[in-house]
Amino acid sequence: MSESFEPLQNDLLLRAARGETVERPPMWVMRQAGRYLPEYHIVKGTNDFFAVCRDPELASTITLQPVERYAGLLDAAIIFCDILVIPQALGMTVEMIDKKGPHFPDPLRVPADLDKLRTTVDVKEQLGYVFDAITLTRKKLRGRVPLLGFVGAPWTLMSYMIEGGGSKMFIHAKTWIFKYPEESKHLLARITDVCVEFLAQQVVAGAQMIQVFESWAGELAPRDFDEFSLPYLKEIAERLPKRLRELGQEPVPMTVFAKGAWYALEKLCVSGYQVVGLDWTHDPEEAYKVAAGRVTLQGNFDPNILYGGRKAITEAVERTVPAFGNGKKGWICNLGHGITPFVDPEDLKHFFEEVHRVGGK
Ligand SMILES: Cc1c2[nH]c(c1CCC(=O)O)Cc1[nH]c(c(CCC(=O)O)c1C)Cc1[nH]c(c(CCC(=O)O)c1C)Cc1[nH]c(c(C)c1CCC(=O)O)C2
Repeated sequence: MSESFEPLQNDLLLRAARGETVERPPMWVMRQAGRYLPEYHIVKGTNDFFAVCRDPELASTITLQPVERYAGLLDAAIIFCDILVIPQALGMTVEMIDKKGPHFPDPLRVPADLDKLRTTVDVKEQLGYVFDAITLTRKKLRGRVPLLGFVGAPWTLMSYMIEGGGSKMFIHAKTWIFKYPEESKHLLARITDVCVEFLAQQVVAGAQMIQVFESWAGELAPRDFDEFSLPYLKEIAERLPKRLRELGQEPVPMTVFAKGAWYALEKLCVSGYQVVGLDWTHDPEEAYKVAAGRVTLQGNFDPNILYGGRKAITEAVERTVPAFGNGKKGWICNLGHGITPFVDPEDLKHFFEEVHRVGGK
């Protein structure tokens, strides 16, 4: 399939992910295709969020929006989709409610609810629209920048499936891990299987690198992270390259982003991923020391720096780039979490320009 794609003109991201020395740091931003862009609202219109994800033409158009707006500044595209398509593939109903976020009308509340899930998931059948969107996006990109695929990590997905949406207290998900640890692990294992196949098929469709989002790692105590998150993150890193070889594909660089798991940085550095994403609670210099060249780090500007005005953005860039080895090795520039809806796209442009100025051409 990949022979039908044009050659990559900008492989900075892939080289940095492999730990090579680069002329300047590659950069992209989590949630770069989204609500802060006026052109996103124009294309999305009144369409349902998941209907847009399921429409390869719309999803690819939105994926390309930041690449086009920030041409020459942005070094990656990330496919427009959502982590919650896996619970859908497992048979759950997920709605995206405007200005509120995801909602599961029928969450898993007790282990007997596991019977509501599909026992076998035909990933190609259930999530084929994602693969079509990826292939179409690769064509439309014409090699300008690499395309990232992604997946939600098992603990984060399990939490959504049990809580039924976003949560502040995690009462239900925590009830599961503490009261029903074995059933929790059974669910995590089932989600992991789907994650591996979903990522593999994304690569077959044209994704050139992948990221695993463990957005709710920070809700777990370190020992619970070791039991309910890390083993499944590691399993994905171990199984994906094997599955890709089975499918006749070369392995691609893999990023793990375990938000809030600052306590686990050392363990994440040896978890099988080439890139470890950092949220903004890490000190860049300390993290760079811990990584010690074993992995490339990604991050970690506070997304809210983009509300601080041009001067604050410049100062943050001037402070951060030197802390990550001057951006020449072992660093992918990104925010420490997704960009938020009220950012002025021109302020993000200033951020990118400053990283170019400080990080070198
Ligand atoms: C936890 C999570 C979700 N989705 C995702 C995560 C992991 C990253 C993180 O920790 O933020 C991942 C995600 N969601 C979206 C992408 C697309 C690619 C990108 O530009 O990064 C990616 C990578 C689009 C989206 N996913 C969503 C939107 C907004 C939809 C809209 O209202 O138009 C977009 C552009 C909706 C969504 N999806 C989710 C929530 C909580 C929400 C609502 C609140 C919010 O937007 O922050 C679940």
